[in-house]
Amino acid sequence: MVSAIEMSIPKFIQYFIDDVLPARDYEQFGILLLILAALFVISIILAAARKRVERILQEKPAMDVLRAMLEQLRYLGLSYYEKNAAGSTLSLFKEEVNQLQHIYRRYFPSLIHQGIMLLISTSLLVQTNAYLSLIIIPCFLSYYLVGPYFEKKATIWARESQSRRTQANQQLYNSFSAFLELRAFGAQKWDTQRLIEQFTFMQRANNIQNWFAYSRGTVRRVTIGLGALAMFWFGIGMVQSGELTVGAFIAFSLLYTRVIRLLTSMVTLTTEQRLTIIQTEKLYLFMKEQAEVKQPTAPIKLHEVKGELSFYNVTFAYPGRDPIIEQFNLEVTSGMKVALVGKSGNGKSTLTKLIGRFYDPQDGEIYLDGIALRQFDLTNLRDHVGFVFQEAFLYGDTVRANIAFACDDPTEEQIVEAAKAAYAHDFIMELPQGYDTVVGERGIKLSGGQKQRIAIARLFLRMPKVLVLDEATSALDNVSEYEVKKALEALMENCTTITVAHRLSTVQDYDQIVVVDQGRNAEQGTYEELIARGGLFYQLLKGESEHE
Ligand SMILES: Nc1ncnc2c1ncn2[C@@H]1O[C@H](COP(=O)(O)OP(=O)(O)OP(=O)(O)O)[C@@H](O)[C@H]1O
Repeated sequence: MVSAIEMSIPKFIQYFIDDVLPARDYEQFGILLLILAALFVISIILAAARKRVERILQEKPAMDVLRAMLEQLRYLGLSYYEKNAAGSTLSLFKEEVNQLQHIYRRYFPSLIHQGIMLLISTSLLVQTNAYLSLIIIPCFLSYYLVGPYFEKKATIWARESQSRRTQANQQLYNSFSAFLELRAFGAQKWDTQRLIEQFTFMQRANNIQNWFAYSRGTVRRVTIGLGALAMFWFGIGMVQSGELTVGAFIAFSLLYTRVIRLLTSMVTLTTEQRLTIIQTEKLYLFMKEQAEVKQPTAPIKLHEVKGELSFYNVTFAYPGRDPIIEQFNLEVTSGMKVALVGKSGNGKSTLTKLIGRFYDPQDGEIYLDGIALRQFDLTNLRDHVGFVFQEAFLYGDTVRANIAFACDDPTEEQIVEAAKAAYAHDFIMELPQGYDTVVGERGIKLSGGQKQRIAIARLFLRMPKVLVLDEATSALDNVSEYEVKKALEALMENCTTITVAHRLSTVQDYDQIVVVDQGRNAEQGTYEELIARGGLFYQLLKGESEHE
């Protein structure tokens, strides 16, 4: 309706010039003005309603897309994070989603709107003068033949510039993350140089894209101009010979500009849309990607487990790599404390990822309480297995939120109890706002040991039956290590514990020590047994003391 009202204006002008003016019919003129004013008001109201509908149509799918992407990220799990740089995932959320939104925000509504306008205006144009309307055909054809070349180039370069922007952002992200190292090594100049090169590279693509976009605009303007020349040439001749009235000629010229603009703009839209759809390919592939680890069809949920773990002939390789874990066997009874030791790169951390089912072994099986991990409901399994990593991550939020985040609405008492158990309560109370102090990136910085104790407090809230510690204390100094160790010991009391240990001096109290060598369980026993055996463990220990 809005389109129809907009399009009727030239016909009103024609009627006014050809009928109302010669007859000097001022009453008619008044009525005409009233109708125009009414139509104008209606079109304003309708246009506002259109904007409202468009906004709803724009915002709702944007939320749906975001939600679907976040769910997909969760579904893909750790292997996706390990395979893809954080910067490229960020760009997926920003740029690719933007492209997708472009399709339904700009292209679909514009195509519908312009399509209707085109239909109405073309029929009015033909109705005004069919013969003169024929000039549209050569004008449109010449644009149709030349225009898309520039369209495509402009869009391809837009795509190139986008991919270069992603790379530049990625580099910027790396640069922020490595700030300390860059400073320490006096490499800031080197880094700035690399960043500037990357951004210049991006800018070059931008310039080329702008040039093609400008050329496209020029082709369009030339086409419209040539058509207008032809229209004046033939039109004025027809007015002189009386075949066309002055009003009809003016209406025609107004309609002509509309039609040719609409036609060229629709060519632009469809070409751009085709290329934009290609641009969203990465997003499409991301949404179609299959997770390495899938939820079983009939998942088993256990309210409580004993914490018995067994590895049976486990063989695992990261995608596209040689096996890291080979024929690994291990029995861990409930409450046992097992340390995994061995040279760097032999697969200790990988074993812990298999326990949390962040990856599935290609061969063999891992069982918890006699049930294969693959059969467990994923969330339920992770409720029973708790992790403490080398460095704890804290959200830019309050201490309270950082302790509570992995639990459903714990009470204040539970949070404080957990913090006390993790030897974190005292230092939390000394913070400016206690549990309400904002920590993490945008708040107060805590020491490595304090962060670890907050991470341990999280686990006290969940009380997992299997505890996996991946070098949880290796990044700490002696004092912090002592406090974190106390917290861990309290947590370990009722758990089966698997620890990846770097320093062999820390594993003396463990029930079993497993030497992981080239992905195999090469040697196993208590500290004393392994020393007495004089094998791999003994050599590792000797190597370590020689080092010291
Ligand atoms: N996500 C991954 N994708 C591909 N290869 C990986 C991945 N993670 C680790 N690796 C490789 O697997 C091997 C074993 O790594 P892992 O971290 O399990 O060893 P580790 O014994 O824990 O070593 P460290 O004591 O140094 O931590 C290494 O060669 C490593 O490069």
